[in-house]
Amino acid sequence: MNLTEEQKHTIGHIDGPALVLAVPGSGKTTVLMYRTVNLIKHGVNPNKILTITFSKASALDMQKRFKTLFPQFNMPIKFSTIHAFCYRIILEYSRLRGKQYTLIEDTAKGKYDILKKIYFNIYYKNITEEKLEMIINQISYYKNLLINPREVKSDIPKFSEIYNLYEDFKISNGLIDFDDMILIALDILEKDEYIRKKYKTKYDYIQLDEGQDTSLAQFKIIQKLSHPKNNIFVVADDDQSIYGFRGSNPQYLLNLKSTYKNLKLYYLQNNFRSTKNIVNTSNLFINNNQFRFNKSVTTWNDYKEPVNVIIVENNDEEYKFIFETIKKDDSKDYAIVYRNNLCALGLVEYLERNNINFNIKDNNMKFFNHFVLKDILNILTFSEDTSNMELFSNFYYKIKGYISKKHINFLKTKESDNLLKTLLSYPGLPHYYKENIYNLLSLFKKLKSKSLVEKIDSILYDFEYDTYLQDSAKKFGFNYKSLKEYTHYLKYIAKDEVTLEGLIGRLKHLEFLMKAPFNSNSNLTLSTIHSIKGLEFNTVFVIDLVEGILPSNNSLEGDLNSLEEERRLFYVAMTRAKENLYLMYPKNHNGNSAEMSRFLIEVSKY
Ligand SMILES: Nc1ncnc2c1ncn2[C@@H]1O[C@H](COP(=O)(O)OP(=O)(O)OP(=O)(O)O)[C@@H](O)[C@H]1O
Repeated sequence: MNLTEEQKHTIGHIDGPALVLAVPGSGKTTVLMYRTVNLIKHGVNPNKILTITFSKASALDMQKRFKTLFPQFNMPIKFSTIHAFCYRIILEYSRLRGKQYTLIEDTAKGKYDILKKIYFNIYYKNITEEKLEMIINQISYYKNLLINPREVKSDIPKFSEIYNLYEDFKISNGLIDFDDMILIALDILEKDEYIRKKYKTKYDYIQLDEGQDTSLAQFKIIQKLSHPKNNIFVVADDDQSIYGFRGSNPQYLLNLKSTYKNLKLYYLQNNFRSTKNIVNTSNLFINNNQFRFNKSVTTWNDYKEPVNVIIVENNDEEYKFIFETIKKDDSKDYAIVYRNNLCALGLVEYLERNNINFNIKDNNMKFFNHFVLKDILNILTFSEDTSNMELFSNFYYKIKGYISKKHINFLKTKESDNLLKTLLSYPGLPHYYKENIYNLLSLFKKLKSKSLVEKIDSILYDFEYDTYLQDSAKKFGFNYKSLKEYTHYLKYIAKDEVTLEGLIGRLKHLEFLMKAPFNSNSNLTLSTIHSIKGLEFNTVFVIDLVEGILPSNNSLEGDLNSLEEERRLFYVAMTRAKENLYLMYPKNHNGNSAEMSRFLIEVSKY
């Protein structure tokens, strides 16, 4: 490969700290590999070079690319994630000092199960998936900022109690989680002189990829290891910093200037990836962020197709547009990217019904185990077997009818093939109460003649399950609009099914598809924006560009920082495309009219 002058200048950096500020597609990975070779050519022992990558996948990818680019360098080059690296320090420490640490994820009960149990012991009820995620993210966030979560005032009720119990549980069982890896390694490096010396001399040169997504705790490890030579080489694009919720912040890059007075700054400003249209538009767009390094972007690539802003009536039209575009030319590689995992659901349903193969990155889909889905399926199943006490106990208080625990206790003492009818014999039941029960009986009866979608609507509005959703959104701090998305997708999947068994089978099939192994025959990738980072595709469709999705509802309630991070997400999505970029806005999103994303409005002006 012929390196550009700016690339050559950058890889020529040998000693001392350096920050390489790069634009998308400018060859950051390429530069890291060429610099490694350049260090070796300058007499550096390859074993003394450590390159830290953002994820396990990028470590493997770099290893592979290195072998392809430099087959003559038949020597082990170390590419590792910071977590894998810290874990090695911890294992060595345990071996030497006789301490036992077990990774919580390697135990039968993982982090999620333990936190669920803790929550249950405090509240005597199950935690929702969203709340669990919020707690886990918050613990991770503070730990990565080197703030003791015990000392924060969280907006999550009883956060410190939950946190303390979680920490105590881990400590008394010799367990650690992912965030602990960094903190424990840091502690070991601070306190254990032998290990500190060993690791400080183990590597003479440390390179860090994706520096913009490195947390304070992670930076501290790297700084400690490289001191006093400070041979650190950080490659970063502050405009692609998208992991603020895990404690990363582009500000740390700015701080490097004050930490290292001799910091050398390099710029990679030529985008090899995208057409001039995509480069110019995305660059104008990201300029709207206030907190950023100023960089100019150029490309030698030609102008081709302009960035496409596609406005369609609804999600179905969106999927259809993508389907037809892909069908026209299946020689290209395509990516469909979205802000939330949930956005993939309708898409997967559509693509599967149209026999399109795809690979999906990120299979962290909470939909199939979400309480909204379970509740509705429970009610539907119960409507076909009104004697099922176990099902009824799960939802009786979530629908209208004022049925209470004492009624359930009464029903448990009775043999019944219709629980609601049996409830009418509850001693001393007032007249108005009987009316409620008759009303429910009639609603269940009417369900029988309805289609699946009508049944779900009836559960939501006639049985007033939707009121329960609104109440629990207020009570437990959920976003009601997000809960409604679950009901929307369930109806979307149900619309082509006739029976309840069919719907349950369809859901199982979709869940299976989302977890299916990589299919190398497919030229279509589905991914969240977070997981598409670092990759490139000929054609990229960014879907569901509506207010509340991108930017997300949470960021709209937050400060300027969170809105800027959403803009960076939009930018990461745009800059994955080599030739064709489709930015898509469905006027009606998930059954409701939706406002066009403010970011798309910005882009439309260029
Ligand atoms: N000097 C060069 N000549 C031609 N192509 C190059 C050169 N340097 C890099 N490239 C190509 O540019 C593309 C982008 O490179 P790379 O993936 O390393 O970019 P990146 O900076 O890591 O991008 P991003 O941050 O957007 O993920 C790759 O296809 C790479 O092979």
